Amino acid sequence: MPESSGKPRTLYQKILDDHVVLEREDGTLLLYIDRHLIHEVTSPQAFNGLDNRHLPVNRPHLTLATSDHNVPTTPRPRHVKTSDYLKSPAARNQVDTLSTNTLRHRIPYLGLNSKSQGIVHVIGPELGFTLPGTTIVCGDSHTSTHGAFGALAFGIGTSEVEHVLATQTVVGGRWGNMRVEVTGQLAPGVGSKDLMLHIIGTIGTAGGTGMVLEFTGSAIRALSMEARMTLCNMSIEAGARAGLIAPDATTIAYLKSRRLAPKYGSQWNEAVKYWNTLYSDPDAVFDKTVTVDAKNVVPTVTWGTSPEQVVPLTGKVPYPEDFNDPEKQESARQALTYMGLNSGTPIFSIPVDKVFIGSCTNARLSDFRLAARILRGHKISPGLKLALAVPGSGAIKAAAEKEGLDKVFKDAGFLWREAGCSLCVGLNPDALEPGERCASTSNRNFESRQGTGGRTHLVSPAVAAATAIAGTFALPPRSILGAEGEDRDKIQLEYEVGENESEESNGPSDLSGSDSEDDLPPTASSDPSPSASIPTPASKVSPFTTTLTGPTAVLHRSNIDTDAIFPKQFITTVSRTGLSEALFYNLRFRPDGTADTDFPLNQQKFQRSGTKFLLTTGANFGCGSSREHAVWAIRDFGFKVVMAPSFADIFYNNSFKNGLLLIALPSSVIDLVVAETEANGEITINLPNQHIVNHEGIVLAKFEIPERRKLELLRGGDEIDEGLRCLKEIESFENSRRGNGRGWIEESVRCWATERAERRSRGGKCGAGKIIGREQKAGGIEW
Ligand SMILES: CC(C)[C@H](C(=O)O)[C@@H](O)C(=O)O
Ligand code: SF4
Repeated sequence: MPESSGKPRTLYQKILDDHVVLEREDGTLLLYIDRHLIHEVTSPQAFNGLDNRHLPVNRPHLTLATSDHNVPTTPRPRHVKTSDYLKSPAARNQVDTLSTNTLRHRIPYLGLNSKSQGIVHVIGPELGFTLPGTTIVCGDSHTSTHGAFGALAFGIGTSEVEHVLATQTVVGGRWGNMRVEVTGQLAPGVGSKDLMLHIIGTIGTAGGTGMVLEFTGSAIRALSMEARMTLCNMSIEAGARAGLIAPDATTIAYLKSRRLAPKYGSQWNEAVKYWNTLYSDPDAVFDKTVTVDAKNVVPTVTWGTSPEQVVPLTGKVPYPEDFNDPEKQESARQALTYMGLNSGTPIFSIPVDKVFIGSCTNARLSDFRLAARILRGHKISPGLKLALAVPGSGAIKAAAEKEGLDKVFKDAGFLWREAGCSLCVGLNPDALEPGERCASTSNRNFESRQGTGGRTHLVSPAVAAATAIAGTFALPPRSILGAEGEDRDKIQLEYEVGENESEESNGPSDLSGSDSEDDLPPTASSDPSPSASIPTPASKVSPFTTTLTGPTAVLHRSNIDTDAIFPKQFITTVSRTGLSEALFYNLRFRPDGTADTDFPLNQQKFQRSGTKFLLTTGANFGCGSSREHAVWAIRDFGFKVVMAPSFADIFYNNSFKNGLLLIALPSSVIDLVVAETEANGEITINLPNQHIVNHEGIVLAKFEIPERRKLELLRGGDEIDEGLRCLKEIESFENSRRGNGRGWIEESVRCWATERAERRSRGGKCGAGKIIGREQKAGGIEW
């Protein structure tokens, strides 16, 4: 573990330094992971990879699983069977596969029958699984949420999920440091969602690329933990690898009574001592600083199909000419067409069809309290087709019901649902119909995100509630709202489990697990057999062919997100091959299933097998979701290289892990390649020389690529094998940490996880695990 050299460090650098197991000369790091969250969508292929190698999960108690993305949110009877509840066979297979995999590998699983099931980024903090100073990963881009606690938390692809399961580490490099300082205080009625939309509107969806954002300043300090989570959650929408807020008294108060936070013996004190060191040193150097004056932030809404396309609620739909950059003008034109909006239209006059209050951004208790204050005594507009309130977790749902919030929502005309991702992603039965317009508290307004052809406007819970009443976008009455920070601080402690509450507690945050069927092996009828039918995964990568020649498909778009590359309707697969049909499906095919002959990939030359390249003239290719499926589909379609002005970070990483070469090119070179393609059909890519060559063998341009990535591709290989060769070093890292007063990081979850695994493998009955729990409570056992 490298010691601090005494040089001032940012918070990110401190946490990173504390987790480096090994560092290669080229700067590649083997980074220890303290907490791993998994869900049904991005884990099946990773477990399959382990099975193919006959590997166990290295540290099962450090992983926590839940099903959230494709579960329905309609009333869920107690002891529900997935076969009765999940009508889609593919979704059912994913949920059952997760249940089986977690059972086999003794990983704690909060399944559909657990009171604590919920969205993965909601339950982690709620349980105290998320702790300051830890590293947290999940095969999900909104892992950035957990940074609100001062944890280094980031989304990873499925290949990395496999790596974490096998070794409890990831391979990576160092990222840049960007400070977002928010001075002053937010005005009453302006929340952290408005603030984050404002920040993304300012720095853009690629503004944080390659960076960890640290939010600082008086307005941030005043925010509650729930508001901070909303902010960090959407760091990924600003393109950042992670978001961070230094822990303080608010953080510590939130954690004090959480079930999985350290509490035995001196653990809590040791932990707090460490957490108090977690801040950026006064002289630490940031690569970039952006300052936002909180008083300039107003209730904000997105008008387009990218989270950076924002406008004040009191504003109007912009004209493409309002933007200076031609690329942004073109994006605006495309977005206006998709959204069915005319420039100059006042936002307040736009009618909506549906309102959604939910998602890992805004489905916490304080969000529902805020919305309920606006809805109380009102009815939703008769013009609305649907208003949906979906709590982020079972615990939040129970707490809200305990204080009668569900009644307020139902009386107003909302549907009050079970926990899950719901309409955020349209991966489950909650979806928009083509053309429907939705005011949504979620985080992504990409084309077809909430349902094919659906139109999403991102808003805060307060605006969503006011809009539901008005039927058009509306501002909540200021008289009802307080400043978000103060308000939420009071709120959040009320539904926590008391510090001394027993494992058997039945409170809303009772996380002791249930005797539920879902925590048991799936029934024979659902036959999840995780590995049997899945083709061998490609976690071993063949060396890249040094020189490749082929045609290039050109797309004139920017901010192409992974939802567009690999649409949601295909993501219920448990395979990593055979995905070429899904590639750009909503752009390649019309609603009736016929091919759109204008879309470049539908040209004959791209239908043939053989080498081909993909190029986009717009920047930030691959932004959004961490789904590695996007890369698998590009590869399956036959593309060997993707060229663009820039790429989003998770996509970049996922691509190289699968042997797909990404080349970032300046616009002038992009233009040369497009011209060559149009004139002569083909280009040649020479990786060792880093050359793009025309049909006569003349070098058109030299491209840049990080040396480490180039070598990785040319060598091919097997990162997991390499990780496994470091198991000794990983173990000695763990031992040294136990010895230096950080044993609580592991111990605080070990007992609970072991007990659950024990109980589950015994078919729901409590056994030795209970004893382990008691002994540790008495401080009598050394782990
Ligand atoms: C399915 C998952 C990979 C995805 C993500 O990475 O974000 C999802 O949660 C989303 O919001 O699109
Ligand atoms: S962004 Fe939406 S789909 Fe993704 S984890 Fe959050 S709630 Fe689920």
